[in-house]
Amino acid sequence: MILEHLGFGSLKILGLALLAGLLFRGVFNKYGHGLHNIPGPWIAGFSDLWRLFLVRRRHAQEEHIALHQKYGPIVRLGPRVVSIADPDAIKTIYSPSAGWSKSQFYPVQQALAKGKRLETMFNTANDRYHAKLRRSVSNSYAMSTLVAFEPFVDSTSIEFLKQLKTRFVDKPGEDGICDFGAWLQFYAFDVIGELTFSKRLGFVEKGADVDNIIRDLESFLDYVSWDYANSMNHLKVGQIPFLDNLLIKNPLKLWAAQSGLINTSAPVAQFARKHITERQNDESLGEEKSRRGDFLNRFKEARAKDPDFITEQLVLALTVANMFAGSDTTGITMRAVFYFLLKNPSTMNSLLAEISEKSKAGGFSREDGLPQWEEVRDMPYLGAVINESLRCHPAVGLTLERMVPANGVKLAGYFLPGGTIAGCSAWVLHQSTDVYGKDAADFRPERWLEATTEQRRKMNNTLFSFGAGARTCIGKNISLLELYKLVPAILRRFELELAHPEASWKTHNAWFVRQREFYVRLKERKQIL
Ligand code: HEM
Repeated sequence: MILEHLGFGSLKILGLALLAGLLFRGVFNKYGHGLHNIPGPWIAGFSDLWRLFLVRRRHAQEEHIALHQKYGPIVRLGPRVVSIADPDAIKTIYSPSAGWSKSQFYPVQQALAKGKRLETMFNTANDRYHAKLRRSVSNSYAMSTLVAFEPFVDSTSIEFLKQLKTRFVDKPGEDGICDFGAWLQFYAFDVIGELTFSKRLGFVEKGADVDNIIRDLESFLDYVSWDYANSMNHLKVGQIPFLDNLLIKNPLKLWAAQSGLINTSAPVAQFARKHITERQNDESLGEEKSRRGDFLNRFKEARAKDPDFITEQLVLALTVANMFAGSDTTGITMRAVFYFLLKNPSTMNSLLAEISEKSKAGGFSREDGLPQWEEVRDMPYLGAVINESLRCHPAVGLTLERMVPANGVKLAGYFLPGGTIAGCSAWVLHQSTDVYGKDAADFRPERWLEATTEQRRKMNNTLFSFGAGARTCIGKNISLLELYKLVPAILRRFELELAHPEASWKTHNAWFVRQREFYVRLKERKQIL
C-alpha cells in the first residue's frame, strides 16, 4: 500500500538517499576514525563486512599471516579494527595494568542457562568484575594444586587407552582406522568433565558425542566467529549486542526461558547444572565422597568465603567456562602434537628415544605405563615438541581483541585513537622470523633446545597460544598436565601410523582452529616402552 502511494519517483529518491547515506557512512568509516594511514587492503576500512567475509571463509589464520607479510607489522582489518604482528606490542596491549578491556566480541560468547547469560572469566568485558572473579578462584588453578588433579586425568586416560585397544588395535581394513582427531576431542572433554565434576561426560566410553554437547559447542563457535555483531558496529546500530540480542539473546526468548516456557540452555550448561544439583543432593544426605579435589568443590569453597559475590549462578558459570575454554582448546593441541609427530618421523623417533631412555633408567613408576607429572614435566624433548605444536597450531585462530584506552596509543609506528579495536593473533606472531628464526614456518622442536637463554626468553614471551597478561589462560597448567601425561602414555603403549600418509588434515577456523580428517592406525607394543 505504502509503496503504491509513494510512486516510482519517490522510491527512486528514497533509494538514492539510502545509497548516499551508505556511501557517506563508508567514506566516514574509511577516513573518519583516524586510521586511514594504516596499511591494509583498500576496501577493509569502508565496512566491517570485509573482515566478516574473511572470517567466514574459515581460514582467517592463514589470511592474517598473508596480510602481514604483504603490509607489515600493522594491518587495518576494518573501520576501527587493526591487527598487530609486532611481538613488542604484546606487553602494551595485554599487560595487566594497561587498561585495555576486551572488545564486545567476547560477550557474544556468553552461553545461556535458563534464559540468563553466563558471564564468565573468559567472556566478560568488565575488567573490575573479571579481576575480582579471577582473584576469588585463581588458587583453584595454581600449579601447586596440579598433583591433586592427576588422579582425575589418570582415570580418563585408563579408559581412553582401553577403548583405543578394544576398538582399533590390530584390526584390518576400515575397522582399524581410528578417527584420532575425534577421539582426542572425546578425551579432552571427558577429562575436563572429570576435573570439574568428578564425572566424565561419557564420550570416551561411548565413542560418540553425548547429548550433542560437541555439536552444540561447534555451532555456537560458528555463530560467535561469524561475528554478526562486529559487522554491525560501523552502522552504530548498537555496538555488538544488536544482532546477538535479536538472535540467541533475543529478550523475548530470554523472558520465555526464564519463565520456563522454552529451553534455551546450552547442553553443556544442562550437564553442569545436573551435576551441581547432584552434588547438592549428596551433600544434604551427608554423602561426602572422595571426589573432593575437583573444581566444583573448589568453586563452592570460594562461594563459602564470599557468598554475596560468588552466587550459585556464578558457580555454574565457572564450571561452564572450564568446559567451554578447556575442552576443545586442549583437544586441538593434542591433535597438533600427534599430527606433527606423525608427519615428521625423525621428530617422532627423537621423542621415542627420549621416552625409551627414561624408561630404561627406571624413570617411570607405574606398571600400567601411565607417566606421572613429576616424571615427565622436565623431559626436554617432550617439552620442545609440545611448545612447537602450540606454536605451529595455536588453538585460538583470531586476534584477541582489545579496546585502545581513551587517550589512544602509538603502536608499530602508528597512532591508534581511543576506542580502536587492536589485537594480536598467535598465528601471526608465531611466524616472526626475528624471534623463531628463518625457518619459523617449519615444525622443528629442536629450535627450543638450541636457543640461547636470551633467545628462548624471547621465544617464550612471544608464544601467545595461551594469550598474555591479565586475561591469560588460567587453565594453562591443567592443559600442560594433560598434554605432558597423555603423549607419552599413548606412545609407550601403541605404535601409531597415519591411515592416509599422503593426505593432510583439514582445518576450520571458527575462533578455534579445529582440525578434521586425522586418521590413524594403532598397533599395541609387545612391551610398554
Ligand atoms: C591447550 C589448551 C588451551 C589453550 C590453547 C587455551 C587458550 C586460551 C587463551 C588464548 C585464552 C585467552 C583468551 C583471550 O585473551 O581472549 C584463554 C583464557 C582462558 N582459559 Fe584457556 N586454553 C587452554 C586450556 C584451558 C583449560 C584446560 C582451562 C580450564 C581448566 C581453560 C580456561 C580458561 C579460562 C577460564 C580463561 C579466561 C581467563 C581470564 O580471562 O581470566 N583453558 N585460554
